[in-house]
Amino acid sequence: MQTPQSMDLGAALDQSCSGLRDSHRRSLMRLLFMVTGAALLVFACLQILNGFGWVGLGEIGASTLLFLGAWRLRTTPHLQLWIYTYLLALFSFFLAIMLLPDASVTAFVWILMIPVLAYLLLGRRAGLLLSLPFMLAGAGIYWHYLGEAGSPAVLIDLLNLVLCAALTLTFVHVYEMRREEAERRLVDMAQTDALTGLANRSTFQATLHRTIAENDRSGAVFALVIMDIDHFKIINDNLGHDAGDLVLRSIGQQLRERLRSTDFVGRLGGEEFGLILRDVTPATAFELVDQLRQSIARRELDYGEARIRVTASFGIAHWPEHGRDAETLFCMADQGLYRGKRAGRNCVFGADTGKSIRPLLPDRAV
Ligand SMILES: Nc1nc2c(ncn2[C@@H]2O[C@H](COP(=O)(O)OP(=O)(O)OP(=O)(O)O)[C@@H](O)[C@H]2O)c(=O)[nH]1
Repeated sequence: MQTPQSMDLGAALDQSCSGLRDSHRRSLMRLLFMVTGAALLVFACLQILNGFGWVGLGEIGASTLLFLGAWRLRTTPHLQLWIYTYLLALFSFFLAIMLLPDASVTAFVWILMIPVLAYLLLGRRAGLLLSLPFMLAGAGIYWHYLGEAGSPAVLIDLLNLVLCAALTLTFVHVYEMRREEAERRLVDMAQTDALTGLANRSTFQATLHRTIAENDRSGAVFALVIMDIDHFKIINDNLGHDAGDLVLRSIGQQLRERLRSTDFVGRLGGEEFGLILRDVTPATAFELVDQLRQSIARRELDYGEARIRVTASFGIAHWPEHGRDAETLFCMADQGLYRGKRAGRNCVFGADTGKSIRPLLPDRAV
C-alpha cells in the first residue's frame, strides 16, 4: 500500500531538498541579478573615473546582460541551469578580484558569502559541493596574498579567515539540515491523518485525481471503494472516545496490511475510509473488498474488560464505467455504501448494479 509520503510529498520535498521553493528561488535570483547589475554599474563608473575605460565598458555590458536576465528569469523553465551558471560565474568573479595585483583585503570577505548563496539556491548537498572548492581556493589565494608564509602574523590572519569561513559553512549546513527536516515534518503533517497514519482526505482526493489522469493515458482501470464502520457511535458512547480511536487505528492497520503495494488508502474523516484499487476487474474488486469486510468483522479487540468487534459497509465504483471524474466516482461509490447501510450493514455494494455480497457473519458492533 502506498503511503501519503510516497504519493504526494514528491514535488514539495524535492524542492525542499534543493534549498528554497522554486518560486522563492526565482524571486531571489531576480533580486540577485538586479542587485549585481546595479552594483556593476556603480563599479563601471568608478573604473571609468579611474581611467580603466575598457574595464568600465565591460562592466556596463555585463550589467546590461544581468538586467535582461532578471527579466528572462520570470518565466524560464531552466531555472536550475540559470542558478548554476550564475553561481559559477559569480564565484569565479570573486576569485578573480582576489587575484588582481592590487586586490584590496576586503575582496576576501566574499568567501563568506559563497556558502550562504550556494545553500540558499541549491540546497544542502549541491550547496556543499559547489561552495567547498571555491572557499578552499579563496583561502589559498588569501594565504598567497598575505605573503611571508609561516610567520605568526600571517598565520593569525589566515586562521581568522579560515575559522570564520568554516563556522559560516557549518552554521549554514546545520541550518539547512534542520530546515529540510522541519519542512519534511510539516508537509507530512499536512498530508497525513494523525490518528491512523494514513493519507488524509485531501491527499486521498489528490491521489484519486492523479490516478484518473494516469489511467486516462495508460488505459488501465481501477476501483474506488468507500468504507464506513457500522454503528461506530455506539462504541464511543458505550466505551468512550479512546476505544473508538483504538478501533480506527486497528482498522487503518488492517487496511494497510491487506492491500497491495500499488493500492492506496486514506481516512476520509470520522469513521470513513477510501481505497483506490489499481488494475482490478469489478469481480476481483468485489472479492478483495469482501475479504476485507470479513477480516474486519472477524477481528476482536481487547479494551480493558471489553472485547470490541466491528463490521463495516463498502461501496465500490469502477473507473471509467461509473464516472470519468473524481466527483462522479465518489458519488457513485457513496451511493453503493448507503445502499449497503440501508440493506442492513456489513456488506459490499457496487455503484449501480445493486449487486451485493451479503454478510457471512452476524451484524453486530460492540
Ligand atoms: N473515537 C473517535 N470517534 C470519532 C472520530 N471521528 C468521528 N467520530 C465519531 O464517529 C461517530 C460517527 O457516528 P455516525 O455518523 O452516527 O455513524 P455510525 O454510528 O457509524 O452509524 P452508521 O454509519 O449509520 O452505521 C460519531 O460518534 C463521531 O463522534 C475520531 O477521530 N475518534
